[in-house]
Amino acid sequence: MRNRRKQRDFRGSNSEAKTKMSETGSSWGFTGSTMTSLMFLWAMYKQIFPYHLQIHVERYVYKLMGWVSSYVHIKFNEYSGEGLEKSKAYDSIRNYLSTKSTALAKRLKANESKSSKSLVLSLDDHETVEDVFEGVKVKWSSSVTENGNKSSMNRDKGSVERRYMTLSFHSRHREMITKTYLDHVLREGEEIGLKKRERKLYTNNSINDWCSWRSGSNWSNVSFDHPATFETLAMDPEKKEEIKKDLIKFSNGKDYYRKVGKPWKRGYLLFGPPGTGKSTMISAMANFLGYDVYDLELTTVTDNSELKKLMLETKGKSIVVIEDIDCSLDLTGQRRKKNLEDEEEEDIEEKIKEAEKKKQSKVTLSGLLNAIDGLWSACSGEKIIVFKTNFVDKLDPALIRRGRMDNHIEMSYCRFEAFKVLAKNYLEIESHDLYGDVKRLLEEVDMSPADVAENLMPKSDEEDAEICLKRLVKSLEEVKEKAKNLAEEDEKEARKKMKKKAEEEEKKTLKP
Ligand SMILES: Nc1ncnc2c1ncn2[C@@H]1O[C@H](COP(=O)(O)OP(=O)(O)OP(=O)(O)O)[C@@H](O)[C@H]1O
Ligand SMILES: [Mg+2]
Repeated sequence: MRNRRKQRDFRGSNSEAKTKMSETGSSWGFTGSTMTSLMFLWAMYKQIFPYHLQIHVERYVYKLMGWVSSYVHIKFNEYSGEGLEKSKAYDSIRNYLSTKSTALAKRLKANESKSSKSLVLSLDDHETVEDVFEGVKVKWSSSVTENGNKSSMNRDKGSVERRYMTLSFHSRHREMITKTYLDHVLREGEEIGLKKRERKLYTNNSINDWCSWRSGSNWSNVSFDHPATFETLAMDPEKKEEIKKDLIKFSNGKDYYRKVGKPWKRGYLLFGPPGTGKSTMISAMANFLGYDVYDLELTTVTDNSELKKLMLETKGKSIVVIEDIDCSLDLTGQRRKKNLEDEEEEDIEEKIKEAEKKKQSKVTLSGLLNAIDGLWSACSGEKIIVFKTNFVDKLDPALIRRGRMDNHIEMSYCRFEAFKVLAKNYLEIESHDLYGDVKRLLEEVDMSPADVAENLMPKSDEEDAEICLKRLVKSLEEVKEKAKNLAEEDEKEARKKMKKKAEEEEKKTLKP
């Protein structure tokens, strides 16, 4: 046991020696055999001297080195403070260096990470890589020591490992490195980390849900792996390009939003009939920007303060989706009541059921407005808020005014341009003799992209593009016929009503 510990101590001190010697040695200009001898002496010293004496000796050695050397070293520990909290700066530096190391370092370490979608390559322990920034050369070394610091316990191995990165540079560049370069490294590293991370789809738990108790969070998540992209989204190409440009401008707009004094967030209102691609659009947006998605089910939120908590828990680089906002809550206030009085035909039973559902939640219109653009809604970085509805007219104008919902996007029935995208996705064709018929029919008939897609999807290996297109044409003709019959019936009904009204008026005038 003692032997094993001694062996581990030696390994630890030897590896530490390697790093420290290579850090200081290279900055002093030592090379080759001098370095090897120094490293040997250091390892011997580590073996012979008791640990508490080493600490004193090292303190004075470092002081001495500081007076003589013209190099500055900055150390970044993997764990910050005494706790087990991982340092964000260390992670950012590791991410930043992963791009440099893959190209330059000879020894890399491949890690499988739960929070990342692919293998993460990073600088191996006791390896060094150079970086050049604004013409200044700096050196990063990655080190690991094994000693008595319990804060970074590596539980799997049962050993105590302490990792850190050291940045070394000439003291004449101190100002630039500490002010500009480090800022650049941390920013870029964070950006790389966000891009590499596995994206999540979050849904809110009810406050009484056991999931909330267990995880201590009001959101539960699964990994987000929806395949929709703007390329596969069927809609008017010009509109699509506009949306893409808008999203790019938003995601690059950190400085702009700060300059104009606006929180870095943008509201989108997606409206249109069922099956026109609203959910698909949200997934495409999330994939395009690399954002997480928070799917907020308002009916399970008990009150405004719970809504506030949920919104506070959302992270940056995310899309918060509020689905079917027209059905979720009675957010239409007095204005709607007035309209209801005017409505002649009203399905009362349906309305009562809807009201019962809404009563379970006490979230109010002002609570929701506060959640979208209250003071605290600007926390935790860039965010897109999407309202999704089938009935835009039902919503209170205050909820969807510009500035709150900045971009209103109508997802409409499938027209020829959108059809061409679907045909390319589902049948891998760009033209066909039947395209003429499809074009004519889509101008006359309202069919959702979901229905068009269903007709285009081959149902067996024997079905080719022609069979699928014929099925679509047939289906469109049927819808056209149905619509024609409905219109005729409506016309008959209207004529009947008019005739009845005329007869009643005639009776009135005939009465003495
Ligand atoms: N514009 C579109 N482009 C590509 N596929 C679409 C489009 N619209 C619908 N689809 C297809 O139809 C399915 C249903 O669409 P989606 O769920 O996006 O509609 P929705 O507008 O959200 O409907 P709802 O209002 O009922 O929620 C999708 O899985 C997708 O395959
Ligand atoms: Mg949907």
